[in-house]
Amino acid sequence: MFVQLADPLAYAESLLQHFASVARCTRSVSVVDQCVRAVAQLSGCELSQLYLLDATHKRLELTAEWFEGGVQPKRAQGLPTDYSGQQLLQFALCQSRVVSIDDLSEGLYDTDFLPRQDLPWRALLCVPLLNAQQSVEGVLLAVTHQPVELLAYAPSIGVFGTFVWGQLRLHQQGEPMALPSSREGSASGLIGNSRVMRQTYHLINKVVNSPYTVLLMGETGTGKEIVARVIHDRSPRRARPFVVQNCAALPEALLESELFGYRKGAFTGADRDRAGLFDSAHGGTLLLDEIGDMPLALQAKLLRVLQEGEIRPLGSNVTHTIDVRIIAATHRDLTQLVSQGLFREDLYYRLAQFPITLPALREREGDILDLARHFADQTCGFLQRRPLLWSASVMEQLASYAFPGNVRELKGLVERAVLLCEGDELHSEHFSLARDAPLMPCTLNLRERMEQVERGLLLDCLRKNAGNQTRAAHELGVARRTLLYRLERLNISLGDLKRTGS
Ligand SMILES: Nc1ncnc2c1ncn2[C@@H]1O[C@H](COP(=O)(O)OP(=O)(O)OP(=O)(O)O)[C@@H](O)[C@H]1O
Repeated sequence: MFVQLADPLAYAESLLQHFASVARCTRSVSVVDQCVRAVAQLSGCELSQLYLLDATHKRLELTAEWFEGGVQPKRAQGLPTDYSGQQLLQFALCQSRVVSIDDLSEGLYDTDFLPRQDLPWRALLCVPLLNAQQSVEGVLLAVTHQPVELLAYAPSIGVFGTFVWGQLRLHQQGEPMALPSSREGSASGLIGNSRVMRQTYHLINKVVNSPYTVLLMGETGTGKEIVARVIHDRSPRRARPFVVQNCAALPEALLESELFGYRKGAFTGADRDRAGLFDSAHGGTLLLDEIGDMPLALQAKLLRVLQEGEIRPLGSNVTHTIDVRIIAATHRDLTQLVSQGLFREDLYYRLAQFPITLPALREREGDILDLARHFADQTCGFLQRRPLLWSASVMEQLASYAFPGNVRELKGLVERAVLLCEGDELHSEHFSLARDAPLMPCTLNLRERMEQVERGLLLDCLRKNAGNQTRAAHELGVARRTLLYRLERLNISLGDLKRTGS
């Protein structure tokens, strides 16, 4: 690891001291500051940067920077969302490979992410920051004005980065979650700084390090799934799987076999043992989405799992222990379902050990525009175009729109607007909120509208495959019986296929 360095012994001693300094840090902010200081000093570079991916792994944020002999205050602007313009960083992240460039002036490298200086930046080393499971969590950079070779530092900086990441996670377990700033989003991946969202962050902070079962409630599209991910990513279970199952998406028997798994011969077609999602999520978190749609018989089985921590796969006489944190989510009023006899009261109380209700977007004063800008920047990043400006009229229009479909609806509207916009500025005509309204009769709620979309999609796919359900299921990546179930649920017959196909 040190053989190619000029003075390996002195370097190893210095490296050890930096390990010890990071280990002595008592807060995560000191860990990242210490990290960039160490990388700059070890490599002899004037600049060192630490970029970390957020919980959604879509946004890369400048977390710490060492420059001009000291740790810099965090720059207001991080990288554009999805960092697609930054090929150097993207390559290191996506390929999990070290990038070492001895002379930046010899290529057409985009180095917008480096601070501007009169003296040009010449050599750069970019090392992926890996966690203990060797997955990429960010990148560490060392950059200098001298045209020198920095590659020899990569192995030791890589090991140091993994140690830093481990320390960071340890500290974050005991620290409150950073509240998202209104403009940039945050390492949590959640955008919004309204009072109601700050209350939500407070609740998330309280529950992340506990083993409590969480019940996420809120209208469709308010962010229940993304919050569940944040809870998992911030919990001590973060290194283990996060598994999601939508309880409304499958018929009862299929849902049961998905969750509990089965033994060979348990039913026709069970030609081998198969582990269920409780097993897949062992050590981690299982999100049971649309829990209000879980059939009553399965609710009883879930209650047993929660009480006893054991499951019995279909066709097996033997139970085994599982260690899974359950997060349940629903847009439905579970207490009402309980009173109608459609949801077990005992399960409700067991799930609602720690309830969190996500506010509707119309209740999040000030968040609409922050979210809109965030989604626009994200989309521009994906489309590899420059960030767009916002006209005052469209901002006014968005801020006063009710968004029955909440954040998901806003996201869809913004993504469409960015695609429609050919200039530099988004205007009302790109959103056509008013013109959309008659297309969405207010008698239909979002779920019904989404079912309309799904109906169209399934019909398209069936038509493309000349009505062949096996091929359509294959194309959609679902089992044939799942497709048949969805067709039945949406009341689609082959007659519909002919009618819409004409
Ligand atoms: N606070 C937020 N910041 C950034 N993105 C968000 C936020 N809330 C929601 N989103 C985005 O909005 C979309 C919908 O969110 P999500 O799927 O989590 O909603 P949901 O409440 O689970 O919806 P459903 O009830 O239909 O399952 C996703 O693309 C998600 O990433």
